Amino acid sequence: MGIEFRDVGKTYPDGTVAVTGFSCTVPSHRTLALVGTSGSGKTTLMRMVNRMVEPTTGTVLIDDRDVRTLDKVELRRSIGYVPQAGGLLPHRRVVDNVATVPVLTGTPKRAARAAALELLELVGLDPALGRRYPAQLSGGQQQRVAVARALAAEPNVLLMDEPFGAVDPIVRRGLQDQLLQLQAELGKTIVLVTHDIDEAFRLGDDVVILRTGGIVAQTGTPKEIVAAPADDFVRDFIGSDRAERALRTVEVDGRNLVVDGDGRPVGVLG
Ligand SMILES: Nc1ncnc2c1ncn2[C@@H]1O[C@H](COP(=O)(O)OP(=O)(O)OP(=O)(O)O)[C@@H](O)[C@H]1O
Repeated sequence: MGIEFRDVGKTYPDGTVAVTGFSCTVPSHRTLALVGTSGSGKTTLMRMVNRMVEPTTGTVLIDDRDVRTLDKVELRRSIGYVPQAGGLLPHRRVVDNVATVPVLTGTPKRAARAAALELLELVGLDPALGRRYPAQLSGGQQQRVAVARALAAEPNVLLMDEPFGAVDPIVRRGLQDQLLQLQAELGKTIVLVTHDIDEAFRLGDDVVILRTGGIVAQTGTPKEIVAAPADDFVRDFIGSDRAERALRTVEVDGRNLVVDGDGRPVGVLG
């Protein structure tokens, strides 16, 4: 059960080879983070799951069913999708953005709106914000709305494409925490694309590091990858200084300060 990429490849019509012979399984209720440099085929791979991209070779299966045998529109509606930079509809109120898919699939408007307000709360927003338009929210709030919208159809599978890429590091951290909390509660099967290795290690149960051409440099849990980088590419990618970034404590004015390898303070102990 879960999502299986079985030897998939994608060559775009112009001849660009985005992915070659990629195989990987995402067990149900787990998060797979696809990470790599720009153009390494992350988005292409993720979009194969909801058939926004059709692979030129190989098969993608969800719960052992080949996605090609499933109706495209139904498949897309049944999978939560958080695009880069939210993708909210600017002329619809926040609540209606969240309720869009349930209304399309036949939920009465009132019920869909009521559920949407609950979802806003679930992602840490004041439901009163539901009356606003997306442009009247901060970037971080918009991303939370995008997550709420993706959850609205009660999908088992969530696809997230650089979901927190457009917000500043502190807001980003808050959104990551929220996602971890949500995931502990909801247990979705998640494929997340990011170019940020720290985000991949934080959110991914498993991480795939990709090179150009969608070639796997290494797959493993964050611990496995940090403990034994497969080669210099991975070592560089995860930050060859990671080991030296190990935290230590120093005493300043009687308080124990936690600093990283460069002596930058990262927090205070107890
Ligand atoms: N529709 C398309 N037609 C032709 N080439 C494409 C198309 N979409 C993507 N590509 C190419 O396929 C390769 C992989 O693209 P993809 O968007 O999957 O990479 P990515 O790792 O998600 O990159 P980024 O981090 O920049 O979003 C790139 O070389 C890209 O230019």
